[in-house]
Amino acid sequence: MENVFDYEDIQLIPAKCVVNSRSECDTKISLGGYSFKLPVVPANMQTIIDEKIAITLAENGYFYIMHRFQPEQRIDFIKDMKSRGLIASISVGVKPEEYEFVRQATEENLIPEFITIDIAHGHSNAVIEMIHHIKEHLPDSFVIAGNVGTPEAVRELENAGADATKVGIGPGKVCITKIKTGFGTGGWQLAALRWCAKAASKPIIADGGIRTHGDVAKSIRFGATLVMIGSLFAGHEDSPGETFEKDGKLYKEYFGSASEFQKGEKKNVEGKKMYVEHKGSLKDTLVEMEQDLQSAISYAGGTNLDAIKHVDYVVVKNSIFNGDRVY
Ligand SMILES: NC(=O)C1=CN([C@@H]2O[C@H](COP(=O)(O)OP(=O)(O)OC[C@H]3O[C@@H](n4cnc5c(N)ncnc54)[C@H](OP(=O)(O)O)[C@@H]3O)[C@@H](O)[C@H]2O)C=CC1
Ligand SMILES: Nc1nc2c(ncn2[C@@H]2O[C@H](COP(=O)(O)O)[C@@H](O)[C@H]2O)c(=O)[nH]1
Repeated sequence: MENVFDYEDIQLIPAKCVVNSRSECDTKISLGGYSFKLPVVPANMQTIIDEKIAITLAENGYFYIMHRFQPEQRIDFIKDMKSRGLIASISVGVKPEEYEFVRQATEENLIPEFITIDIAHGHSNAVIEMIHHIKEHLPDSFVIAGNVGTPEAVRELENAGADATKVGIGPGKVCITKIKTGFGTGGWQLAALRWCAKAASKPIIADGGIRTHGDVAKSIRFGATLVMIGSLFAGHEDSPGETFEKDGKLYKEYFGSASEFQKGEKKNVEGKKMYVEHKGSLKDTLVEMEQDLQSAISYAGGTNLDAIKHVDYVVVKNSIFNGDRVY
């Protein structure tokens, strides 16, 4: 394939500014008939989101996707969000008990506004059958399906009824799929996103590999409606991962959903655990992200995210950090 590149290989080219202040720039997106403050969603992983964070995000106008690793709590989670008048956005897998869960939600009239089908290799009949099952029983739920890494997969999941697809096989910080299997979009996630977005007729979520706030703007440029972020969100004081102290410094744990820490066994492990530096609150990072994105919109010469979609760019192979890898 030609033109293979990743986030750090790209710089977007500024266009003439049309605002007097960055505060005039609007970072909102719309998805599934709802409007959200930012084109960003924290990863549906156990060290990234819990019920408390989901409530805070929903109350403050941000999109969220709850993880699927406490299946016994999912019905109560939907009830709780509904009782607060908040959007319910949950994840499911594809195993037989997940079919039963969807039936139960239907019977109890607990209709999540968003359902994300979250498996490693989303271009599969297992996902297509789950899309059909959800659309049959919960036709009003907006279905996000993934993960995939090719245009064929995007088209097939969209044709099966997915309302959005999630792109990214292996670019994640705690991912070892690329090493253990040799497959994935790791190292060329941004080019894979572009490839997939050209085939898409519905929104695409770019998942994995976001290392800086500028990568959000780059994802928008190459076709994402929003981005899913894990590692950049893992170190907050309110992140669910355990806090750990070493040599007087605080860290938070961040582990993969396919790691042995998540699975409780060493079977088909495709994720690892790492420690990220402890930092302030998620709220502060989201505010900073909004400001950075407002600035990006101003550099794009517009007043909203659409402006970023059309800017020119250059490929500066591995050089945007000028040899400085610290960011
Ligand atoms: N975005 C990414 O790059 C990746 C993300 N992950 C994350 O890890 C978590 C666990 O994922 P996953 O293992 O799919 O979830 P599950 O363990 O729930 O597996 C889902 C089902 O798909 C089957 N399955 C899993 N991988 C494959 C494959 N490569 N080929 C055929 N069947 C497969 C499993 O069977 P069996 O286990 O028997 O094969 C199981 O029946 C998810 O949250 C996922 O998002 C994991 C890897 C890559
Ligand atoms: N290959 C694996 N990928 C994983 C695993 N757990 C999560 N993920 C993916 O990573 C992103 C987050 O990426 P980041 O670069 O922002 O940290 C997440 O949304 C999943 O798609 C795993 O165990 N293996």
